[in-house]
Amino acid sequence: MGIKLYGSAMSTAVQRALVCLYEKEIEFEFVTVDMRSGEHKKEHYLAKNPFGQVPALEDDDDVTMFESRAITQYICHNYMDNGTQFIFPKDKKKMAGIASWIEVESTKFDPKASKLVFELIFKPMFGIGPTDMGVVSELEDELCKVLDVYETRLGKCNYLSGDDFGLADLHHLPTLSLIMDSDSKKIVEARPNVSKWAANILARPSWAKVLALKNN
Ligand SMILES: N[C@@H](CCC(=O)N[C@@H](CS)C(=O)NCC(=O)O)C(=O)O
Repeated sequence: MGIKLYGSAMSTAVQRALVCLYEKEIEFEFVTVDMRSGEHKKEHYLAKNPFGQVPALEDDDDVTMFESRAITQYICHNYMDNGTQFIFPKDKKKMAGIASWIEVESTKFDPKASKLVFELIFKPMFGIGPTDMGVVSELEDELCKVLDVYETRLGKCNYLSGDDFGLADLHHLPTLSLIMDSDSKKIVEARPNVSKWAANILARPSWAKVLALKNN
């Protein structure tokens, strides 16, 4: 049966899992979940993700899981020999950096970045309401504090967890890409090291494949 990824290519969380599968050069089936009709809240999908959110992943008949960052880590641990190497079990220094920066993306960058792209892009796109520029400005200020730390870090190495493109960098791609398509890109462009890093990771062929699927 192989790997099946369930979701919508519009979803940033699904894109995180997709870009990982492409980096790992793993064959998989992408099963579209029709979120507009509420398929993600129906019983058959809730059996895959009890929170009624995308993505969910199945691997053969015996693995069903959810949460995009858990999915990427599962893929990297269980398909170590495919594509880009993201896990280095014998190198404790590398593993320490990888674990720390994965947490930074999830707990410090993403909560602000996701709210920012919701205000700037998804609110008007889905007719939820106009962008609140006061909220945007507050979120930009909070994100700047995180990006200041990134600026220092990326002055010492090319990627967040070290010299190689890593899972922490990959996890940023979906929301970072949307920020770079908005006026808020100025907070990235104001920081030369962050700006270079953003351009570098957004140029990965794996990310181009995600955008092609999204725009299909
Ligand atoms: N922490 C979850 C977040 C998943 C998530 O929020 N998915 C959104 C799409 S980006 C969703 O399914 N929204 C529909 C809903 O919550 O009802 C992950 O990373 O997988």
